Amino acid sequence: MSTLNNSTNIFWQEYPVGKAERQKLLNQKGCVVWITGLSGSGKSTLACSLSRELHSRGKLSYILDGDNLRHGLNKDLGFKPEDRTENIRRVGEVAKLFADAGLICIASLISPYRKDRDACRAMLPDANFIEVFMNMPIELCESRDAKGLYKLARAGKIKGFTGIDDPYEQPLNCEIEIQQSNGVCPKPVVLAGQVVTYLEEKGFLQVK
Ligand SMILES: Nc1ncnc2c1ncn2[C@@H]1O[C@H](COP(=O)(O)OS(=O)(=O)O)[C@@H](OP(=O)(O)O)[C@H]1O
Ligand SMILES: Nc1ncnc2c1ncn2[C@@H]1O[C@H](COP(=O)(O)OP(=O)(O)O)[C@@H](O)[C@H]1O
Repeated sequence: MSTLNNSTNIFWQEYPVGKAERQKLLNQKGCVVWITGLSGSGKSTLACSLSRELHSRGKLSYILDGDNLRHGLNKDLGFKPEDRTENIRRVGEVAKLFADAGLICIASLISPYRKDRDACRAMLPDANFIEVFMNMPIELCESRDAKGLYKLARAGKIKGFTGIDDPYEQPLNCEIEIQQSNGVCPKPVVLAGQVVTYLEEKGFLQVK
């Protein structure tokens, strides 16, 4: 068997400027806000609102959105379980780089399998991985059906659709859980505020 593709005889190159110095420059701490949930649960909307809110406070963030990355970095991947696992692994690695750069990296992917999310968490110091669970009922997501995908999945025209005929494994120990309140989903700006408050309280938005 060929070993041409194996990474052997490789070494770690140290860089002259480190994470601590970059964080000081930016006056913020690099971390990953990982938003997980069903299609239509509001992941991208929260990611955008959070990014806007952080920007208005002078904080540098960057969104990694599943749909968008599948146009480039992950264009070779589909939705089979092993493809989703590789999708999440790659985005976890990229998110780790952004966090190392000192940014608040907002990853917004269905990321349906617990082991894949936990593997991303394990790539970072635990406190720097903030898992946000969009815990919206599938009935709400399906009623939104912004892209018409639930309709196609129900008609059997998309196979392996998350929540229909592919599983979504809820987080067991997420840092933030977003839910409806009295049957109503809070406005995106309110949800973004909830995450910003968490980041503030945990000291990510300044370097002392
Ligand atoms: N089979 C199937 N299951 C789920 N989603 C599907 C599927 N096929 C296409 N789509 C569209 O792909 C978007 C999800 O991509 P992700 O990279 O976030 O998925 S995953 O984390 O690898 O499961 C998802 O985007 P969101 O609606 O923003 O979640 C859909 O638009
Ligand atoms: N907090 C919210 N309140 C009301 N509607 C929302 C909220 N968040 C998202 N939506 C709507 O739900 C639909 C799906 O949101 P989206 O962010 O694309 O979900 P996802 O990225 O999880 O697929 C969109 O039409 C969006 O406008």
